[in-house]
Amino acid sequence: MITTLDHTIKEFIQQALEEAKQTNQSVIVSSVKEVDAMDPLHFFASGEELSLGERFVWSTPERDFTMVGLGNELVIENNKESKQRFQEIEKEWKRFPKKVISDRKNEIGTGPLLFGGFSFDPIKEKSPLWDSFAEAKFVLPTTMLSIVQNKTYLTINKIISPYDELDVCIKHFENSIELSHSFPYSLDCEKVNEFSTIEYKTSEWLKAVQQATKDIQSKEMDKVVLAREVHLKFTEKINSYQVINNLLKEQPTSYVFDFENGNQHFVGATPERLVKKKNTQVLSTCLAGSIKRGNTKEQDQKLGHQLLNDDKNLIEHNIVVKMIKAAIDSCCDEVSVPEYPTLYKTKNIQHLYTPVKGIAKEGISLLSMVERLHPTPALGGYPKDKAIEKIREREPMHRGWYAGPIGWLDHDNNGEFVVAIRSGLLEGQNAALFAGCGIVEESDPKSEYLETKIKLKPMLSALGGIVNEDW
Ligand SMILES: C=C(O[C@H]1C=CC=C(C(=O)O)[C@@H]1O)C(=O)O
Ligand SMILES: [Mg+2]
Repeated sequence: MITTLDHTIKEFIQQALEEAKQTNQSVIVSSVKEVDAMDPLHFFASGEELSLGERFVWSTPERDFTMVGLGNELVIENNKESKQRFQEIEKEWKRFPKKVISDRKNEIGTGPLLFGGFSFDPIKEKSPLWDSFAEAKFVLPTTMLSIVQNKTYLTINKIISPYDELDVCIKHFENSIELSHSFPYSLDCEKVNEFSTIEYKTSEWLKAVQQATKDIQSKEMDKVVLAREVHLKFTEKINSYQVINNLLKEQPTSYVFDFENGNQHFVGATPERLVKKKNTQVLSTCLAGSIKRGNTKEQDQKLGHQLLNDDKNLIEHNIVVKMIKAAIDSCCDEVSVPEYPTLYKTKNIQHLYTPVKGIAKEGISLLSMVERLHPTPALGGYPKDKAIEKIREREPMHRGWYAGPIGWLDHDNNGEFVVAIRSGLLEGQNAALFAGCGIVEESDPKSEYLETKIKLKPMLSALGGIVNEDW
């Protein structure tokens, strides 16, 4: 197929190039077109060879917004500490003028947007596993497929610099359209992939949990979240397409994400929204406190009822509500929080859930909200600084991007970030999976350990590992 751009787009590109030359400043040009329905994972797989480790996937729990990015037209990253890493991403993104040509009204989730994430703790010394992940990294995709409420859009982005030539710019758009129509792969979805487990420092983790309960009893802090990691080695190379496909099918009430970074995929199915901003509407979520799912409907309801009335889990949850409400109060008006939590169920686990809503104050950006919220006590603890310090000192692993914010933002300050839990880092035949638990005064190390096992199940199952009760 040979693609030639229509006259309007060519003129648009020419104008953008002239503007870049006049202002001596690069411009992001984005063309958006509604296209025929396309399977987003076929689009993902089509980029395997040409996108060279530069792809991402994002899907909301309702699956009413899915996007797949191929190729990095722009990378914005930094290794700054604390607040600065959020501000630097925002500053760099704002630096570029953006010009959008669209055959539809500008649909949120199409056009120029950044996808990426942050590590949990930029101060903790790096580990070899996470070596190639910056403390903050965002990409503007070259080509992006967005499925918004059953409509499919193709976005093509190009940074046009003052030194670019018109022909080359036009070719970029034509080539990207052509590539997005080629699906040379047969996608088999064989599920079973045998693995051996290397449990990682379990006894150290159990000791850390016990020590944490003592710190809490002696009033050093109220809560801390401690995580552990499990390493798996599979007999076959892990197929990221299959893993994402399985997560999308098996975890219908969770966000599904994949950030491909060279040879590694950071993948997960998280139920935990950090913050969503659509125009001025803001929604954050408190999700903490857990119990397993029942085998029958009656048993499941009984367990849910038990969770809603369990003091230990309510303490774990309420600490999160208090902190998130304070953070949202600091940047929003009309903040509303229901008085009692309800249940949020995923395939393997049920959680206590409280939504926090507000209207963004003038001039407050999405990334400044992410910065205020991260880490919530569902992943860090309370008080925040004390808990992070304890995690840094006692947790026998390096979190990398696990439990950090991951998500997207556009040029109008809309977007959404989730907390990257129920996740794993995949490379070749290896997978590192992560899971943590909120530790409060009454925590029992053995039950917390069992809770991490339940939280590891979604990834384990998506990887094709056999999941049974004793795992
Ligand atoms: C830290 C994790 O879960 C958090 C989110 C929901 C419930 C949690 C809990 O009940 O302990 C955790 O705070 C994880 O899944 O790795
Ligand atoms: Mg818990």
